Amino acid sequence: MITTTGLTKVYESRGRQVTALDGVDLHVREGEVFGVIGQSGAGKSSLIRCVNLLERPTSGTVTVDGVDLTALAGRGRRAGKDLRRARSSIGMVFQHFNLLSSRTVEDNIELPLEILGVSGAERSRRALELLDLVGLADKAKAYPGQLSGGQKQRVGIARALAGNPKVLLSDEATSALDPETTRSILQLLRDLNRQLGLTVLLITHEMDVVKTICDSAALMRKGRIVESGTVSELLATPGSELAAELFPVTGDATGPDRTVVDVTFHGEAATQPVISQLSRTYNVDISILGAAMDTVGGRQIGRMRIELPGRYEENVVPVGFLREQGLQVEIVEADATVPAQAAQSPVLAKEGAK
Ligand SMILES: Nc1ncnc2c1ncn2[C@@H]1O[C@H](COP(=O)(O)OP(=O)(O)OP(=O)(O)O)[C@@H](O)[C@H]1O
Repeated sequence: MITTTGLTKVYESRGRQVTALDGVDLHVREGEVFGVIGQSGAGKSSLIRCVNLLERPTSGTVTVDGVDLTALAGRGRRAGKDLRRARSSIGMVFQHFNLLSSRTVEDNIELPLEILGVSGAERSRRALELLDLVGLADKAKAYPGQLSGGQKQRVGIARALAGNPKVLLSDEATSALDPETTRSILQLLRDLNRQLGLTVLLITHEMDVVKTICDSAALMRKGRIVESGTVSELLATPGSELAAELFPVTGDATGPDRTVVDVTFHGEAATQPVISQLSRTYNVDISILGAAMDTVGGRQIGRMRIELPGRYEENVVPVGFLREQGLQVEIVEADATVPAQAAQSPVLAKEGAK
């Protein structure tokens, strides 16, 4: 639904060049919630603003729903019209809501429809329908100043949906909200994603946002995407920074001659009693050193760091059993005498290369 290739943005600032985006290749599938996370200055805002051409990329292409927006932006006056039309299939939600304080809630939502030339009666019908969708049917005649932060963001979301977009871009939509309101706005975005089949691209600096609603995520650093994939793919990637931050597990071996293993559960495997089966089948005592279980996008997912007695070579069979159950298994610490090749199993290497 959204593809960027080699997207680059260089700002000129007081005679100095700042590279905010440095060749970003992004792929957002239709119907998914995709989160881009990164620290301040990583280039997240530049990315989202380039995706709807609010900011003109220095080079590279942006395609949304099959339309190359960068090509439209490049051609004369007619291009402006085509770009505006293409943009109406992209809604945008802002951190500080960007509502007009002198207009009622209903009139704020009608604004993009006015620009599109929709008739008064149709605008009003659509605005009231959207207010109902975001749970604010009784606030049509209120002014933004009379609303809470969460309600203002609901209006911002309704306005973003006015043109019936296929894509919603969210620029830190919950950063100005308290935790409870954040949860309700994220839930609303999730519901809209499911009900309307809306593709959502959001940027955030909060891992909790990614954990709560994202199907896929990318980590940005210094204008580049350094990791990207579905949450399951990330969890299955050994050494993934995003996976480690989504599901941090720690814990040291309790003594020498121990095998420490990080086990990642997702999908069906998450509900199977694999640890007790392992213990019973191989008659081994298993210690749990650390664990993080959670629900991501409605699916149970988690990580556990366990310890088995004995060196890695004595545990090849039980570790193989875990893999056979469909679990992602990573050897954290094998006895120093075990060659690296043995500790890094071929299965893991293969899975890592996917
Ligand atoms: N209009 C501009 N002119 C010059 N430099 C800019 C401009 N906008 C952004 N930058 C620079 O580009 C880099 C990336 O900024 P950007 O706002 O995209 O990052 P960000 O990840 O969204 O950060 P934040 O979370 O703080 O908003 C930064 O070094 C920033 O100073």
